[in-house]
Amino acid sequence: MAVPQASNPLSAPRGIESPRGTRGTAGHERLSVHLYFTPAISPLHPYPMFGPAPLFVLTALLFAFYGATPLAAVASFVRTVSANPQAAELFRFIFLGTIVEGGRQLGETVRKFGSSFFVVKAEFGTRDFAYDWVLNYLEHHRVWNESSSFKVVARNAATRPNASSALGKTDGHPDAIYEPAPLTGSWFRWKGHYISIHKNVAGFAHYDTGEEVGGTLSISIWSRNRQILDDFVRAARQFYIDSKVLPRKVEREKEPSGALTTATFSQGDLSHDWMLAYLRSTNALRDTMDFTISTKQSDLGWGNGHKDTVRYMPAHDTKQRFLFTSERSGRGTWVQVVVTPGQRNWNSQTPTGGSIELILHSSDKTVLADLIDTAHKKYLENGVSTVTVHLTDNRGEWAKTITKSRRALSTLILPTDIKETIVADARQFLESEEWYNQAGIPHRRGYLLYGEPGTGKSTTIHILAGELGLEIYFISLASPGVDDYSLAKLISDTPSRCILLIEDIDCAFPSRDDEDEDEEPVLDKDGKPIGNRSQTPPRSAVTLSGLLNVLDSVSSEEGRLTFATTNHIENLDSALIRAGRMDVKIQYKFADSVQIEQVFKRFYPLEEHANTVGSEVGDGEKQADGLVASPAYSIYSTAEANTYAAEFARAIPSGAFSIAQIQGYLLTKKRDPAGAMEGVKQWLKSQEEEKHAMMELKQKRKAERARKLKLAMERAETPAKQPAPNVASGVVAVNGKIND
Ligand SMILES: Nc1ncnc2c1ncn2[C@@H]1O[C@H](COP(=O)(O)OP(=O)(O)OP(=O)(O)O)[C@@H](O)[C@H]1O
Repeated sequence: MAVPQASNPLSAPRGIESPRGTRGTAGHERLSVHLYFTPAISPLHPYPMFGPAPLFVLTALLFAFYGATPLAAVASFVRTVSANPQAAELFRFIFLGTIVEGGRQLGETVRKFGSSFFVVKAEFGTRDFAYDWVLNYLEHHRVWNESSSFKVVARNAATRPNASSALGKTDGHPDAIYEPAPLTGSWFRWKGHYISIHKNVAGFAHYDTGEEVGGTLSISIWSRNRQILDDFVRAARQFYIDSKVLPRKVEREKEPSGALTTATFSQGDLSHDWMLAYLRSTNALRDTMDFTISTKQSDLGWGNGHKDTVRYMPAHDTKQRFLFTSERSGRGTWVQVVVTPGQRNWNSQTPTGGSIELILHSSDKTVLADLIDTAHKKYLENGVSTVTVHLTDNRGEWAKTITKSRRALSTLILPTDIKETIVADARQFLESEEWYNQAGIPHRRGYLLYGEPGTGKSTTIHILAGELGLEIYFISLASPGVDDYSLAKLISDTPSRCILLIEDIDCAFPSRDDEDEDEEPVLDKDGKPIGNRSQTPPRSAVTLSGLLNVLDSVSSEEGRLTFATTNHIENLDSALIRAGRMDVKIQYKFADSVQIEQVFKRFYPLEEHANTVGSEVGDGEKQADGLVASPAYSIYSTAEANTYAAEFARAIPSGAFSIAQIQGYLLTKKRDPAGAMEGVKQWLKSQEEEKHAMMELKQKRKAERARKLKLAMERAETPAKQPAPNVASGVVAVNGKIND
């Protein structure tokens, strides 16, 4: 197994190099911690030069035995001792012992005196940045070379400098890391000075992380010059910054050093989406070792391609760290990220309450601003090939974002010049904010797209959003939870410069959805129609005044394009569609022969045409609705293609079918233009039959409704004679109004 060079002193060259950490580092502020040198508490032990106890004992014995003057006592003692060989031996032993011990203590005192006089000491505690700088610096310079006692660990190899690349080279097993065993003293020379290191035993491995906590590392520089310590710590700090060492995991509440900047992005806010896009695009979370697996494409995570079904996401609280390099300053800053996925709301099935928490290893706030800026740009860049649509939940809040592939303008089939006119109009509006301000006109523009279903109203808005690089904020007035209040709130929560799409705008008005246009109204005895649309309750909780307020509100004046779509313009109140609220009105009709021809050509493109279309907006657009999904057809020439298309257009009556219907038919004949031609008669016949069946159904419903209304009317006229209204049938007459 390969042992990483940086961490294995056994394979390292001997000798200490001078630090290399000072190259090109000007302007680095990543860890803007100021260095404070506090005097270490080192109690001075007042050792005497000689051990006094033995001498006192000896003198006391002399007096006790001989009781004379000291000199006489000594002489008499010497006499006694020399007369007795055993006593002489004992005396020599005590005397020599006293001299040896005295010498040892003298040496120790001199050493301590020297070391306090000639040595500068410093202590570094674990979980402090200064400790990280120095440890990393010493590890890099392999100062434990001379050591003979190691602690070998593999456990947190992955969190060590260059760990991911080192691990990548191996067979998946961790590498061994050599650390000096506690209390081992190592020496090295740094810039001509001797430095000794001691790693103290006081630390313990953290229960969860295995990280060492509470330990200390002390260095002694053999010099009286404090400046050397200062230089050493600065060099270690600069080296740490330059070598971009993966920093240890930090906890925001336990890091009061002021060296970190923290930021939280909450789900539901746009900035959360930007940050998500950034994290996704930069693979910032790839080094995670703790996964949650998801099959939801919308989830943060990665697979092996954008169509992957299995996605790998970092599990909650894995504290991933990535290096962010600011484009503006070129500086690299480590960022720790914790992604908390939101809980899925059981009702709306949209995730809420999630967040992204960032801890930047910098006290410089501009780094955070740069990161947000970069994330925003990334988000917009992603939008070049996609269109982002924001949706509401059933509590009337922006809750979900989906991205759709962008579609090329050429795939929108409308009568001559209409689409170009819409795009040009919208573009000009966005560019003329100043003009609007000067003219004192609110900078907003409303478009009403109305007409038959399936004729391209929604498609137009989708394509326009892609052309203009705007996001769509989609509100359906028929959605539960959307009322006057939530509508106002939803709109005030949208950014300026976006497309606000209000679908089914007619829902706010009494509907005649289930009536035929040519249906004869049922009349009462005075000849007035009963149960007409003015008496049918609207399908939305939004009122006309609520809608008008929202359209006129100040928050709609910020370069917003409001699009409203309806199949029933006749149901709309004229106040709503007057100029100033709906400035441009575009009618969508069933396809004419020119459009039918174009649909056919788009469905079965010739080779050269297919290539042009494909290159317009990239791969994403090829998937759009099958319109350009078919491969190129070299089986027919341009002339043949035109003939086929024209024949197809002749076969289908103009103004009778929507493009959605024609497209639906052609989808059954994918890659088979000849089959599409052959089958068209049969398809028309089936459409006719379907229409017929629908008509019959409507007739039946109409007759049933007429019968009920008449019955209700008769009961209302002669209440006493008639039985009570049939509640079960759902028909109730209240104040002359009929609620069905
Ligand atoms: N004019 C068109 N050009 C290109 N594609 C069209 C056009 N009209 C309809 N389609 C196709 O038909 C499908 C439905 O179109 P779309 O949703 O835009 O219709 P709509 O008018 O908004 O319908 P509705 O009123 O029911 O919401 C889309 O998949 C689209 O590709």
